[in-house]
Amino acid sequence: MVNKFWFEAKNINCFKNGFRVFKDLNLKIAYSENVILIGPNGSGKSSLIEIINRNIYPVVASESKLKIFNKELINLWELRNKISTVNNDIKNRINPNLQVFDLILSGLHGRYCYIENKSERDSYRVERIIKKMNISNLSKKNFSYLSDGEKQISLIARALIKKPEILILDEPISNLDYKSKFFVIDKVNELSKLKTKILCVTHDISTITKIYDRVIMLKEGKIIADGDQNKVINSENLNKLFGIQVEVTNNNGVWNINRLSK
Ligand SMILES: Nc1ncnc2c1ncn2[C@@H]1O[C@H](COP(=O)(O)OP(=O)(O)OP(=O)(O)O)[C@@H](O)[C@H]1O
Repeated sequence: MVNKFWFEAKNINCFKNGFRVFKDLNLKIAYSENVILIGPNGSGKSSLIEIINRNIYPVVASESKLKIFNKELINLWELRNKISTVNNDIKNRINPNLQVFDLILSGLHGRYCYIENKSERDSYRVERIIKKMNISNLSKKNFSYLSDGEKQISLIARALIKKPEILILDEPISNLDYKSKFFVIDKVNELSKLKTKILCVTHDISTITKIYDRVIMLKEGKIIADGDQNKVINSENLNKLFGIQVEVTNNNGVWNINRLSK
């Protein structure tokens, strides 16, 4: 039988410097779903990405199991080809004079710098992703000239150039002004046309759009709600998640949170 899940964690426990980040975490993510993982600061979102990317490992125990792409031990090269992660630290690693075209191309080589002697095939692949994402206007611009939203989209294009199975977006709209935020949200929504599935990690409810099939709420390393966004997103769950009294509304597919009282 074909395995439906690319990520399977059964009763995993994970520590960072003696601090227990996850206690008996159970989570499966299917190849067919775009998923949002939402939680407050310190809930374990980044740690889960680190587990997926094999930067940290859960405790080995007979009753626990971790499989990524159906493998308990996955070759890192294979993993890096199947999963691309975009986080906010990457921006600081890029040569400000690198043009967006070359930045995207560097993703084919797992680098963040100008690639000498690029092949015609590589350039063709870059042109295709630029066209698909409708960002030809950015192609010749230096990375440092871009708005933060445009930087984010260029990094997403770079992450997609190798056609990964999974794209992990770590806080894609944090620190963006409204215009940039909506620019990024709209572009990410367009990615639902691609074969690549998205796992997006956020603490901002407005990141959740209709392309996401499943919302997972994480608090203090535990999943407190998991399911379809219309079932899971409600004032009760958000009160629990963020520990504040809020009212949640949805206007034409855009989720909003209003604080009720101190
Ligand atoms: N290196 C570390 N040593 C000890 N504890 C850590 C370490 N890194 C993270 N933690 C703790 O693990 C918990 C989960 O942290 P993590 O960074 O995964 O949360 P997060 O949801 O990504 O938070 P944020 O939204 O602020 O980035 C937090 O309580 C944090 O204090």
